[in-house]
Amino acid sequence: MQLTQLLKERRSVHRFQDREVPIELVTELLDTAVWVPNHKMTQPWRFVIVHGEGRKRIAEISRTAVGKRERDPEKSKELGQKFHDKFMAVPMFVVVLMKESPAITVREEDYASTSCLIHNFSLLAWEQGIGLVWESYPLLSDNAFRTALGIQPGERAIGSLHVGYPEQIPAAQPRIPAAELITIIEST
Ligand SMILES: Cc1cc2nc3c(=O)[nH]c(=O)nc-3n(C[C@H](O)[C@H](O)[C@H](O)COP(=O)(O)O)c2cc1C
Repeated sequence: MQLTQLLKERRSVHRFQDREVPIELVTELLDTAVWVPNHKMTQPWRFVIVHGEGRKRIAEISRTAVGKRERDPEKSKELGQKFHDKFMAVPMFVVVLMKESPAITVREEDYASTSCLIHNFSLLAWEQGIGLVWESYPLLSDNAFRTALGIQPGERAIGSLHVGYPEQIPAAQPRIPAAELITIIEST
């Protein structure tokens, strides 16, 4: 697939087929995705891949976290179950972690590089027929979630990528043409 087509046709995918994503392929794609520009070559990232039975860890934590939002015990149970099932329907989670530098400039630049890496991965996956959505839900900073995934102090979860073979590809959301956003300066 041409890069232009890949960029324009990639979509964030929320519904997946009940089909395993090969972990070797994901590892290979991540190994390519890390080839991003990275000021001072800090390479601050690492990845936690959760799949198979491992998903129960995230699903149970989400059940508890979401259940707390509802006062009514019956509604709380219902909502918790809904989120548990929603998480169990995701074939694979790739949680992208970034070591947070105490220096704000480094931290911002590292976030930029890590975002490039995530998009690289997203495009590489799309090329293989695999879809994902970059999720940034509050669960990422939940203590139970951090503990379950072995996230260390000083590490920030930048995104939880829900990965799988698409069941449904959402329609494109239109973009403002860049031509409308360009300021050209060509004289003194
Ligand atoms: C930093 C970041 C955080 C995001 N967090 C979420 C999220 O929490 N939940 C979600 O459904 N989509 C999330 N998205 C995906 C966007 O909603 C999605 O990219 C946007 O709607 C455009 O759709 P497209 O990716 O299909 O073009 C996030 C994207 C980025 C870049």
